[in-house]
Amino acid sequence: MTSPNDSNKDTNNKHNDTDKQSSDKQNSLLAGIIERATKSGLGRKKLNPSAVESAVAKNMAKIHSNPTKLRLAFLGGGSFGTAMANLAARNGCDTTLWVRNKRTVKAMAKTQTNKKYLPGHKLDDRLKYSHDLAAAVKDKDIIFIAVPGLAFRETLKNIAPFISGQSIVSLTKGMEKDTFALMSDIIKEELPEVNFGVMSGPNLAIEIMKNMPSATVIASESEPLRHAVQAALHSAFFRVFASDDVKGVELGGALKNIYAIAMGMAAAYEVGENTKAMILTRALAEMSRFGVEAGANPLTFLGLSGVGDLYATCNSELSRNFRIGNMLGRGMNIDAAVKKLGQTAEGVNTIQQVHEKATREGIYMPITHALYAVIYEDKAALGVALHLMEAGFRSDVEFVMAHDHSNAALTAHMKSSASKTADKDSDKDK
Ligand SMILES: NC(=O)C1=CN([C@@H]2O[C@H](COP(=O)(O)OP(=O)(O)OC[C@H]3O[C@@H](n4cnc5c(N)ncnc54)[C@H](O)[C@@H]3O)[C@@H](O)[C@H]2O)C=CC1
Ligand SMILES: O=C(CO)COP(=O)(O)O
Repeated sequence: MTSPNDSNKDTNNKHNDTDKQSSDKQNSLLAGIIERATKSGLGRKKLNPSAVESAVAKNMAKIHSNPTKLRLAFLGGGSFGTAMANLAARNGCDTTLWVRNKRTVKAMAKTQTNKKYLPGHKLDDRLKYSHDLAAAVKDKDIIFIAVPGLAFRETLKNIAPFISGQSIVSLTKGMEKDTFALMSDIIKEELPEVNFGVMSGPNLAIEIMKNMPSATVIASESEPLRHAVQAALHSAFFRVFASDDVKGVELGGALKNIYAIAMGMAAAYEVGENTKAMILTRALAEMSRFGVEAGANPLTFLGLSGVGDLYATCNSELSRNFRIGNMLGRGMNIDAAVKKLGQTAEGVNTIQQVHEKATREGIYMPITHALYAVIYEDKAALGVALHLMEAGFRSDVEFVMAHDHSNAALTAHMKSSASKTADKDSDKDK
């Protein structure tokens, strides 16, 4: 017979085993980062691996002992939904990843990997997988949605019957086809009562899986939701900043995909660093101009979801949008490039949406229009690029000095110098 004390001992032993497993997991999380730092020479003098390991493990343990165990669903079994669900499960949240393909769910549960999108990366063994949408979203605190923008409304319609107080967070960085709706607009239309937020930042999924330190932004008007998302996802490798500018954060994530395509194309033409810097900075000007027209705060574009994500995707072949641009620059047409990629590249649709909206509303977006002309009107890239360079006199940061004023003043100055020169010349002729 076992005494109550024996059963306590058993429970304690189980706890100790779980604690040990959990601490082994934390230590192995650090292996990659320490190995990289040591290899690169960073660790040779300054890095004391065991001190770093124990400091980070302490930080992780703090989160693991969080008494409020959030119940979370992540919808979308692509690279980003999987990477984020994995972070939450690792933080000790009760986490279910919903994937629409039944066979994929079975394979993921068996192998604890996402073989198609994140091959070779073992997922946390506490992560649960489901093909049953109702079961995945019922009784959850937060539902994170990471399906492509084109499938976002359909996904909301499908979960609508099971919503009873859950909050929704969009991880999607796209726009709806033909409506120009952002994901937050679609949430407001389909589920007007729901508490919602959007998360966006420089978050290449594969780097997150490798525990490379990263940061993101949760934007919501709801402070409790911002805090809950921070608690759910924050870790020693992933920092979650907050914002209440939902439009600005969301537009940063959607618009930067356009410029990642432009930079991928520029890389194929082997442009110089000055050119890359010019494209990146003028892209930021376009993004914030468009954002202001949509009601966003231009300063948001200086944060992680603006310049941060622009930098990450415009400089890396890990970005699918960058890769699309690169293939276009090497002569492939858009359909062939999308087919070859075989993954989501939101920028392909976003270029069309933003081109149309900016044309309709008279918003000055020269890089977007130029890309549209190359991709969809079959214009020669070199001619379009040269035309861009002739686009007249503009101010650098229009929120510091407005374009109209500088244009008008410069044009008047140029005209008056030209006419003075012409007058002098004609005097000489007399
Ligand atoms: N991969 C990344 O590094 C990041 C991606 N994102 C954003 O996350 C969103 C999702 O992208 P990824 O996960 O990268 O895409 P992905 O191309 O890796 O996978 C897309 C997933 O969505 C699923 N899907 C497609 N249509 C669906 C539908 N109608 N219903 C349910 N599931 C459907 C596919 O089966 C697939 O599992 C995009 O908006 C992307 O911009 C955001 C940050 C980083
Ligand atoms: O948004 C991303 C990283 O922040 C991912 O970019 P891609 O969709 O271009 O791969």
